[in-house]
Amino acid sequence: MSLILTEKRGHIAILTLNRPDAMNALGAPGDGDQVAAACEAINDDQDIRCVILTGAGKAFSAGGDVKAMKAREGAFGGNGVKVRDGYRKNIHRIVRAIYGLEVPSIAAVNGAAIGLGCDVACMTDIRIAADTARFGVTFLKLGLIPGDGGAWLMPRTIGMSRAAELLFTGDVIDAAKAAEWGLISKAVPAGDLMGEALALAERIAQQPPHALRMAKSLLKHGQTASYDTLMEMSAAAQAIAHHTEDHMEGVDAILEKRSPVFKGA
Ligand SMILES: C/C=C/C(=O)SCCNC(=O)CCNC(=O)[C@H](O)C(C)(C)COP(=O)(O)OP(=O)(O)OC[C@H]1O[C@@H](n2cnc3c(N)ncnc32)[C@H](O)[C@@H]1OP(=O)(O)O
Repeated sequence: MSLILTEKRGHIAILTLNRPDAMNALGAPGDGDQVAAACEAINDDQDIRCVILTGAGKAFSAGGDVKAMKAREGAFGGNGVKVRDGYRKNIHRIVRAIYGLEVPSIAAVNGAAIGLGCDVACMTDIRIAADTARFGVTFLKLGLIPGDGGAWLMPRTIGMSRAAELLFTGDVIDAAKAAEWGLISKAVPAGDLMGEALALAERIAQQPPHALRMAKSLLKHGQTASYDTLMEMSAAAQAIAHHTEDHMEGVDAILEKRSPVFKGA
């Protein structure tokens, strides 16, 4: 069975982690390839303007597959290099692919998001969650380290003190606390989650597509680039935006006191 389902609704792509019997645990052979292929297809499709990532069943993702961890006990004969390379080629491909989405992404966190599952949610730009969702950075409980990018992204998302508290305690927090801490934008009644995510995605999808992708790129690179580098990148992106038909459509719409209709031109 495919780990990931892709559905296209107008300009919105919905990616669903689809391993509900295992709470959408990740890391089976080929998972990285599947997620990378799905995300690459979205990046290549200029018709897509926003992505929603969610989970099938009651969890968003329970993170790394603990049954597979048990099954491979001793399998590498103490060869840490093989484990490292496998990790890079599979689990890292999952998080890198989601982080590398070129259009705005929304995680609709429908249930537990634990360990790698929490990091996967954090790789999206905006997170909203069902009020029943739970979040945990529980790697240490398994004798593991936060190896999926969360050690980089979590402090940037919720600040160092809270990121450290989540990591060092392994506490699982509820959606209300996640919202209070800024891990998610908001918690909504579980039955409203997809409706809320779609409504948000629809609003984002009305933006001019080229400018939208460039704006996301600047926001992302702004996390690591120097101020001067980002200013140069911004000037170059603005020059491209100025030459789009959508720019003039936006200007005309303001002058004519009407809503713009952007065409991606
Ligand atoms: C490299 C990456 C590392 C990491 O990500 S470290 C973190 C690893 N993940 C975890 O430690 C989470 C473990 N799971 C849980 O804490 C709970 O589950 C949940 C909170 C996600 C959900 O709890 P509930 O609703 O009570 O479901 P349930 O009865 O515990 O689980 C239903 C079935 O799902 C399997 N399952 C749950 N999590 C995983 C997982 N991470 N890997 C593989 N299978 C998992 C269970 O074992 C069980 O299956 P069965 O019916 O056969 O007993």
